[in-house]
Amino acid sequence: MANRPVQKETSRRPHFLQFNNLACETAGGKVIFATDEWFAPARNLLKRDPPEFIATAFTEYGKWMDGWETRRKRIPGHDWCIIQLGVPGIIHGFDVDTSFFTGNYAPYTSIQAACLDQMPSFTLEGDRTGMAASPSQFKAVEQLNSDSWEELVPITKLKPGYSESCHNYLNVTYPHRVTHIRINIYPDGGIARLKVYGIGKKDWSTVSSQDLVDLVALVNGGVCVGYSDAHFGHPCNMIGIGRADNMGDGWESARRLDRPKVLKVDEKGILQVPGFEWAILRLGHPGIISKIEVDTNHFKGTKSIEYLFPFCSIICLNVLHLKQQYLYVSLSVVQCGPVTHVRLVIAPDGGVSRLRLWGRPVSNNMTRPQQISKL
Ligand SMILES: NC(=O)NC(NC(N)=O)C(=O)[O-]
Repeated sequence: MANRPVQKETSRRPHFLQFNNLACETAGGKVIFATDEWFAPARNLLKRDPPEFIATAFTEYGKWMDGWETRRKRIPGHDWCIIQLGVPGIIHGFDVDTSFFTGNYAPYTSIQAACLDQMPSFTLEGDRTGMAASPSQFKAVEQLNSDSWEELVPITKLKPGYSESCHNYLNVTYPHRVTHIRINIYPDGGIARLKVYGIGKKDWSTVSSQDLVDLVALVNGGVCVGYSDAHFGHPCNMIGIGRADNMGDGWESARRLDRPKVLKVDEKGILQVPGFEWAILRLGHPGIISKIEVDTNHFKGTKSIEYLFPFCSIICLNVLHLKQQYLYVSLSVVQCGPVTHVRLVIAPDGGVSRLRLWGRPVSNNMTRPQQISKL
């Protein structure tokens, strides 16, 4: 049988990359155990920023590397570490990124997962360069029986971290909630970043229909399911935890080439623009939204105008002008039926740091689309 033609890297981007990184440090991900961290600590795996290489940087243990790197193993066994997800959920795929690890990359990996009832009490703190797990740490981790956790990825060959080929995308079909993963590397070596793409899964049975919750929050199972442009920042950043540290942690589109020199709003308050950018977000649970917060923190040179349309019904907010360079608005919403998705439109383009949809959850059978009146 003839070999299939090799696809270019760009056409091989898997669908799961649109989901949230449940293990990211900014989502609360933590490394709780690592067999060895001689050259570089395992916590680097969870950094939000892209990996760097500084040719002149060395530590007292060897070449400084921006990732997790263990020493060359001269004894039987392999290295592994355990990561506690910041947001427990359903995993759809991994990116094992070996950026800049070339002669020292981990040649094989496998990944296991578990849903633990109780969070382990131990964790790794501080810079652990030059360290290995102590006998007491091995003893504590033994209780988790992690070697028999469910295997999500069998032993798989990795590519070294030369430019574009550094992403090792691994698809997962596993419909159960996960709180912890164990990544094994065979026999040793380095990985720059581990991204765990998935959707948060909250236990909604503990939330009353009277509780006001941010229905689209990453921690509550919100997810971005489509967008028009994510040139500088992905829309999924808008549902992240807390306020953003900088512009990189928000949704930012490129400047539209058809953007008007002057924005005009007609007498009905409708914005007159040739084009706009949009993102569709699915709520973690269907609900009735009563308050919307749009936070444009850090987007100072990217003035934008926002208005929102729920996917199934229409909530028409007054067009909102950003007159200041910094904005944190709360918008009250016209009463409407339950919604499952929203579409955020920014016109003509620009950036939004956070989007919060405060509302009350409703049961799934109450979510037929409803037509509602405009504000
Ligand atoms: N130049 C290297 O990267 N050497 C070693 N790694 C580090 N980080 O020094 C190695 O070969 O394992």
